[in-house]
Order: sequence, then structure tokens, then C-alpha cells
Amino acid sequence: MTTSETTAVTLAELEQRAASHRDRPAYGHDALISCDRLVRIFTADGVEVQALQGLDLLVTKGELMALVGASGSGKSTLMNILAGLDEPTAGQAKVADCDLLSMGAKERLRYRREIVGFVWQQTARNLLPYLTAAQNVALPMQLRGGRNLRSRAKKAARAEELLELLGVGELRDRRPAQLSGGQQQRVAIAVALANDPEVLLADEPTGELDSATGRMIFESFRAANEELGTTIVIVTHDQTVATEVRRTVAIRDGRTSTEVLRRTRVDETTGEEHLIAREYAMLDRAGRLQLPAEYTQTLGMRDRVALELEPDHIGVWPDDSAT
Ligand SMILES: Nc1ncnc2c1ncn2[C@@H]1O[C@H](COP(=O)(O)OP(=O)(O)OP(=O)(O)O)[C@@H](O)[C@H]1O
Repeated sequence: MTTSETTAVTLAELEQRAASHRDRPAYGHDALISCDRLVRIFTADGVEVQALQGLDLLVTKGELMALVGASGSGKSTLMNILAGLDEPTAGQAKVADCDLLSMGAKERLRYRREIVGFVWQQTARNLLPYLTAAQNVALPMQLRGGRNLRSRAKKAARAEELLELLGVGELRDRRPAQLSGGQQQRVAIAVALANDPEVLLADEPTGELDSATGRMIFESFRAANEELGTTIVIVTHDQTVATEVRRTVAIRDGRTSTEVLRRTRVDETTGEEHLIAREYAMLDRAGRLQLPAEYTQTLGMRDRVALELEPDHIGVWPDDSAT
């Protein structure tokens, strides 16, 4: 083979590689929520804090998932960005085809009213104290205005429907002060669902509640997810919530670090259902993988590891170059 032939083959290969790269679907093209290398830097008293350090996250339409992580890991920062309340410093974030970095003020307002619903930890922050439960739920529909205007009667009927779905229909005429914390949170979920949002975001929604009430709140989220098909992302410290969803994503130092996926398997002989949970590490688009610290420490791995490609897995060994 001559040099020019070699070059020709290489060029053809390169072209083919470029074409296959070009034709590959874009990152997160079929996800409802897509965060791509999100960065958020805060500057306080001249000191920079990198709350998000290139965070990647994809959430599919219809998912009910939890975000967990130590205090200060960046969960609330991410939720505020997804809620349209804060803007990232760099990276990309899209929710239901809305680009969270390039939205103008008007679009942002529409996004917050129609595309996302939000439930905060502080029960008092979710509801207006001088309105009844039903009036609180009807309010976002009134504020929405524009297209899809429901008649007054239809808004009232929808408010009632949502309160029923969340198991607080009989409390429709009570004001927040006449409701328990758990009841307030269920009304708050109804408020957040009033305008049929694509995504419901909840930041520690059970944080101020005892565990039995927390479980009931979680059941309300599940009802909203199953009955209305709403995609739900819950930030939580609550183990019950974290282990009852199919997918739990852990955030560490402003990045998604590991993920636990759960599925039910039916035993063919006994017919019994078993929940299987498996932890996964995140592989970013550059092929970077963060190994869990407890694994690397156990095997004394640092600086450099040896890799070997096997037919169905990749082996990772401690550096043995010195021996
Ligand atoms: N407005 C701000 N100004 C300066 N620093 C901020 C601001 N908001 C958040 N931070 C910093 O960014 C980092 C991430 O904070 P964030 O509130 O997102 O964490 P978190 O995981 O939600 O924590 P927690 O579970 O305690 O609520 C922290 O170091 C925090 O101090």
C-alpha cells in the first residue's frame, strides 16, 4: 500500500467518524429535563463559591425521582435554576424545550407559571394565609391569564378535583392556619399542580414533618405522578422518600456522582415481588468516571490505575508499575 492510499483510507475513516458523530442525537435530546455541564458560581464578600461544578442530569418525561446529597452539595442551587428563579453561570439547562439560559423576563414568567410547579420545605411559604385551600389552588389559574383560560366554575372544579386527588378535598374551605403541616403540604402540591405543569419540583417537602406524615406526602406525589403523569423531582434527606422512588441521584460537590436504580422482579416460582436496587456511577460525556472513595481507599488506589478491556466489562487495578 502506498502512502497516498494509506492517507486516503484514513481520510475516509475520518469522514465516516465525523459523520457518525454529527448524526448522533444531541445530548439529552429525548429528555424532559436536561442539564449539561451546569456551573453556578456565587461571589460573596469577594470569595467565589462553585455551587455547581459541571453538573449533568437527564430526567425523562413521567419520572418520579429523588435528588440526595450532603448539605452544601448544590441541590437547592440546582432546584432554583430548574424553577427559573436563578440563572446558571455556564452550561446548558433545558426543561420541556425551554432554554433556561436564554429566556427573557416574559418567557421566564410564563415558564414559572405554566411549565414548572414548586413545593418548598417551609409549609408557610407555599400558601397564602388569608385564602382558603380551594382559593389557594385556584389562584395560579387566575394569574395564568392568556390562553387556556378556564371559566371561574371550571377553575373551582379543577381546584376541587386536585384537592380530592391529594386527599384533602374535605378541607377545601379551611385557611392554612387551620390545617396541620402535612395537610398544608398536600394543599401546596395541589397549588403547584394547578396549571398542569410539565414538571413538579419539591425541595425537602417533608423536611418539617414527622416520618408518618412524610410518608403520606410522598404518597400524594406518587398519586400526582401516576394519575396526572407529571414528572416529579424531589430533593430530600428523607430515607423513606429516597428509597421509594425508582431512581435516586446523588449530588456531590456540585456534580451528579452516583445513581441508585430500583426495579421489581417477580420470582417465577413463588410469584413474590422483590425490589432490586443497584448503584451506578456516572460516566460523563468525555468518558470520565468517578470511582467511589470507599472503593479506591480500600484498594489504595490513587493518581493512576491500570485498566483492561474485557468482553463485557472494564477491569480497574491499582497501579503496579513500581513492582
Ligand atoms: N446566594 C448564595 N451566595 C453565596 N453562596 C451560596 C449562595 N447559595 C448557595 N451558596 C453556596 O453554594 C453551595 C451549595 O449550596 P446549596 O444551598 O445549593 O446546597 P444544598 O445541597 O441545597 O444544601 P442544604 O442541603 O444544606 O440545603 C454552598 O457552599 C452554599 O454556601
